[in-house]
Amino acid sequence: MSLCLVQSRALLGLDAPAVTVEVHLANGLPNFMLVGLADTEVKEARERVRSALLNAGLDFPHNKRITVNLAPADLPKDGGRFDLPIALGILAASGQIDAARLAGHEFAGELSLSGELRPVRGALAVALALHASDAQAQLVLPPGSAEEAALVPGARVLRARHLLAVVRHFQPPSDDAADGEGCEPVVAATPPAATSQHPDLADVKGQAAARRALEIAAAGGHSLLLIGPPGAGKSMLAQRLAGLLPPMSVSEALESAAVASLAGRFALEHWSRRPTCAPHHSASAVALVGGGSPPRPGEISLAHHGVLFLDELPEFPRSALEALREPLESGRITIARAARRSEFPARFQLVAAMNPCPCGWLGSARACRCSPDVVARYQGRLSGPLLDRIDMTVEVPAMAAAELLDAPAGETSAAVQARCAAARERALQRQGKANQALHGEEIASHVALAPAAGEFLRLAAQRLDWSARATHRTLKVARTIADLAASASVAVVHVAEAVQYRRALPGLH
Ligand SMILES: Nc1ncnc2c1ncn2[C@@H]1O[C@H](COP(=O)(O)OP(=O)(O)OP(=O)(O)O)[C@@H](O)[C@H]1O
Repeated sequence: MSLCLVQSRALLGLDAPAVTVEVHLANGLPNFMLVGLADTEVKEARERVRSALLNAGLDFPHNKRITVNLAPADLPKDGGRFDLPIALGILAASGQIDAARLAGHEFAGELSLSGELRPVRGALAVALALHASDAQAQLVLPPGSAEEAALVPGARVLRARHLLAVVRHFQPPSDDAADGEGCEPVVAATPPAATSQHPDLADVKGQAAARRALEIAAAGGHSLLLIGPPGAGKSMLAQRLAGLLPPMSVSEALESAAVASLAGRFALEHWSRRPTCAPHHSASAVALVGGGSPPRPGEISLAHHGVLFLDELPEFPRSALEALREPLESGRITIARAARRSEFPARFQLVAAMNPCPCGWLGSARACRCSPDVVARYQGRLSGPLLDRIDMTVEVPAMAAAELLDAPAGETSAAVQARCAAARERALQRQGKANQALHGEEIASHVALAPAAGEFLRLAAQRLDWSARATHRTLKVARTIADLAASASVAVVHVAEAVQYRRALPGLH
């Protein structure tokens, strides 16, 4: 047969659309052509495939005109993932393997010049897409990628270390099976039990107000800004938020792992552990929200179902902070390119920390050296719309040495997490989602505001000149406080505490 079709998949955001690798061998001037919107890395597949076939002792059809088409042609394709399907297409079209036996399989893998198979990024996204499409195909993947893909329930995965292993697997039944290793089925890996590797809240002494805010944020999924002088323990608190969040469901763990796999950062020991991403403030907007060509996920997507910690918030480039506005509302980020739009999930919980002024001591016992102008300019780096999207702001005061040394160890993360999980469960029972995710009408129907509490909130919103968003966000925080207190309705005391968390930055009253 001189025409052969092999199935594979491209990556488009977290999606993995099907790609058919069509290989045609014809008589004519010897040539090896690759068409179908392939980028440079894919075009280099020609050289890798040629060398891999020859070094593996297989025949490369030198005297043929080889045309490889990656269909659909308008789908951008990147990376070395098509090396294996192209090589198999050539082998099948030249009769060295049984083309009919390739049906029902999908392939991805980069070839080394000796024919070894190297892992490809996004194997989990491929397995998830296959699972979602209800296709029954078996995946043939290199080591590393195969174990990732096998995490998807019901995935049928074969692991191949070398091109020859795949060739042995698909040789015509009549041929004498050559000796050596073939493809090995990968049994669905049992991921290690999610052990909490997060630092414990017991290490944080004192700071009762900030600990309480952290607990509310964890229970309801609210975004939190910690403000305080240097060394007050803001980073310590932020690093402990992920350890207070409820355990991940299987679908959350799969989504989070799939994004990490797209960025080539997945490791089995991170399975089902809520990620904390803490990009440095010198990070660009692209590093933070994703982008590039082909588009890759940024830190906000790598923090999907976990925590995004932005320390020294005002030091981040304005463009990077403004780019957070859309995902903070929608939980997704769309990266538009001329050819295609890629969408990545980004349902992260934001925790940010900042000093109140450049010297850091405004409002604390030590004298602040900053003029009002300098303070205003520093705090002005955070735009109103961004601050409006932060649900809770809490001050973390400096601790006196005596207080720090004498304070007993704080409550453990496990104890606080149990309360957060119970409150989250109440919200899920009531409305099927965390309080932070409530929108529009849902807020009115699920918050169950007592009449006096409604009056209190109206007054506070009017006096403090809040936007509609700020009022709604305060209501959602009040709902979480009521959930933590196991109260069916939201009372004045819950609203009053929530109002406390929506105050202006210090020094700008
Ligand atoms: N409440 C606390 N309990 C125990 N240790 C603390 C506490 N606060 C601060 N520390 C100690 O101080 C160190 C610095 O804390 P951390 O880095 O969290 O401060 P920070 O507020 O983030 O400072 P910066 O604004 O400079 O980033 C910690 O590593 C810890 O040793």
